[in-house]
Amino acid sequence: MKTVLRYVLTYKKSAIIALLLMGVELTVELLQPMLMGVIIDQGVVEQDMEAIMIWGGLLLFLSLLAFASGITNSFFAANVSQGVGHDVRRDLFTRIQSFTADQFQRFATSSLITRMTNDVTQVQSFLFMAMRIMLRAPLFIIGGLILAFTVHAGLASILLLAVPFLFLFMLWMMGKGVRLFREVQVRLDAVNRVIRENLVNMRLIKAFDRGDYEQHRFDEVNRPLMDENKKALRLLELTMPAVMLAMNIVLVVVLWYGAADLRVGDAQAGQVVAVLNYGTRIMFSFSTFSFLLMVFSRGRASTTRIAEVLHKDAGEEVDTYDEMYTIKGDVSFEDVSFRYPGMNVDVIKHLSFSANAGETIGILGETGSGKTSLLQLLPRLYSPTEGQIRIDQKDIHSHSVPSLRRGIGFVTQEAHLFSGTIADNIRWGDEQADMEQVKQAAQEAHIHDFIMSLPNQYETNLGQKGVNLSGGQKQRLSLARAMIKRPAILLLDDSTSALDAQTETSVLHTLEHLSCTTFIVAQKISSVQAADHILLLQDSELIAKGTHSELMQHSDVYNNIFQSQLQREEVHDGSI
Ligand SMILES: Nc1ncnc2c1ncn2[C@@H]1O[C@H](COP(=O)(O)OP(=O)(O)OP(=O)(O)O)[C@@H](O)[C@H]1O
Repeated sequence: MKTVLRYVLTYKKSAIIALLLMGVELTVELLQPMLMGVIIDQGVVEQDMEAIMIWGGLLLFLSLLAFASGITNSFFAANVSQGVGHDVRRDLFTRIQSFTADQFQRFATSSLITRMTNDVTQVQSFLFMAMRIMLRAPLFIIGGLILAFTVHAGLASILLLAVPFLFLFMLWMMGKGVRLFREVQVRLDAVNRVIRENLVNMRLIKAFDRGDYEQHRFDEVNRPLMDENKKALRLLELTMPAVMLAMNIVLVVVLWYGAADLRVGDAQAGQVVAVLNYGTRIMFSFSTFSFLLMVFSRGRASTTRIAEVLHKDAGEEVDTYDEMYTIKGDVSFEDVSFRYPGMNVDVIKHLSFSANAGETIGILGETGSGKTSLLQLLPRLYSPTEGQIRIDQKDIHSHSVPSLRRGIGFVTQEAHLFSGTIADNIRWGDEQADMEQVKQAAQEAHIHDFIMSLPNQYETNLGQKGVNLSGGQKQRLSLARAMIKRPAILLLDDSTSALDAQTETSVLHTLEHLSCTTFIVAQKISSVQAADHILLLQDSELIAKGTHSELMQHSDVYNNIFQSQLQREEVHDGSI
């Protein structure tokens, strides 16, 4: 809860006004039974019309005041809860942007989405209720008891006997509620995960005709959500009748003793009515409490989940370098080993090589040999477990992450595009770029002609309600996005795999003329044949390095790969 309260401080003015207005409503509520008692005793019993008019007028005025306060309170409470919701969502988003790869692995994407949406909504409802009625219920119980005592101590002490039991019962329910609602949110994560996977992979599911299987998988997460929700609600449904029963018994006892006191003259009718009125309202406050309990339990569970994301790890790497350095592109790996956090095997073992700025490095190797992992070390998505990576002769950790990443262009294995126009997607690499630069990057990635063939050309919308691109078109658009950055180091992770041979040759030819240090991860030797250095990986180790002709002379493995790929191409071309 501390996390949320910190956010409320930003809106403390609105929060204080809301609480003060709630105080006005509470005061009126507390005075009403007393005034009614006075009207009965001084007006009705004494048949004094003037007293009825005066006290009745005051009661009406106070009721109107409470009504106006209630409306204004809602306005300020909404201001605080919506403001806090906005700020929490903003900070969660910012925090997630700065997540390390390790932290991403710790939280499932679906869980992060639930935390940013549903959990924030729960906190908003809780805050709104807190400022609207939450404090009113317990304060009314306390204030109501005190005033009932001033009216008639004997009858009020009957009320007092029941209240501590009900309070303890409520506290116990609250503890149980928080646990149950936390479980509900976890189940909601699972439902969101399956929905997300289904929406993303809809075509695959249809192609494999796995609709029934996925339906079954969805039912398997949807049912536990319902069950868990029912369990939590059942607990809360039990609260209201339990409270009602307890308080009704108390009211009967008050009536019993009240009637006896009336008979012997120890109490006036107005006093009995006032204490009964306080008793009824205290009971109502307890039942309101049971509803608030649900909101509080959910809010509390959600706050914990939000705090987990916002919380900064003690051992987290904090960048202390503020200066922006423009990277030139010299790269060297010195005996670098790397394993993923929490794993016990190295996926890169004692790797050493160096390349000068502007050179091209081809990386070949069987699947799972560590090619992608190697590329990810350069923008510091991960850090080496052993050894040292140097950029421009300086340890990679002595460059600030922003200056490092500003100087690196990355085309990932899977081409990801964003909703928006084609121009937006290319400009995503450099938001300052003008239309000429966008077009130039598209030309370098050999996608310009295709874009010009579309009816809306660069303003064509992608994704939902827009066009869908082929795998090769997506790859080239991702390439243009990386190129527009004019990076000093360009990382291409199997980024030409979906291109036809002719287009790939044209793209590779363009890359040769770029002045950046280019890392090309590829499956085919032909994609890296012209590289200044070729690294051949096997089982996480560098087994050979050199130019194409050097490797042809010295590496049997390279030779074998070359021969087998050559044969495959010949069969493909129909030459044998
Ligand atoms: N996030 C991760 N956490 C743990 N292990 C991982 C992670 N990503 C990859 N690995 C493991 O690291 C090893 C190297 O993976 P990597 O993706 O670098 O291989 P690759 O050579 O790029 O393969 P491919 O050619 O199939 O893309 C694999 O055994 C893989 O299972």
